[in-house]
Amino acid sequence: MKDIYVVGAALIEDGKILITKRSSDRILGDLWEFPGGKIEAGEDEKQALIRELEEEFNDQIQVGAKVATGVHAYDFGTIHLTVYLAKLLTKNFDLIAHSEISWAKPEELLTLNWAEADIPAAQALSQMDLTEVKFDE
Ligand SMILES: Nc1nc2c([nH]c(=O)n2[C@H]2C[C@H](O)[C@@H](COP(=O)(O)OP(=O)(O)OP(=O)(O)O)O2)c(=O)[nH]1
Repeated sequence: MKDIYVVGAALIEDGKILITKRSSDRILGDLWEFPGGKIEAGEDEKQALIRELEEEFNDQIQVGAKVATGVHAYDFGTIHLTVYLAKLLTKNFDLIAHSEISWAKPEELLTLNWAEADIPAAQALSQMDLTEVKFDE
């Protein structure tokens, strides 16, 4: 089975996390996820995340600490998703791959219908004190 390496951003602001719903017509349509995408050849995880947020939102981000990695096998391949804390430096939100975005409180995360590989990160984030999250300037 094909291994697919994916990065996602847990964008934090005012103690909330930005979550995105995949458009209905895509693989895993209508599930909640973290914005991001597949790592391309020659990229490291953080470079891939910065590129994906430019492509998906037309936004710039600052990447922080790793939250968790989740692995889930689908018939189209095995997704290895690593999620990082991140901060938005711009807010264009030009949605091209998502039908909806929302800011969720940590305690709301586990009530959502996530893509399977996202659950370890959603669990870790639901326990975090997001007011303590710091990014280097
Ligand atoms: N972006 C993102 N993808 C996730 C998450 N969880 C998860 O299982 N995935 C899966 C869905 C996709 O199969 C893959 C990411 O691919 P992608 O979003 O870059 O692109 P895609 O396969 O929908 O389509 P394409 O642009 O390659 O044609 O990882 C997540 O939290 N964020």
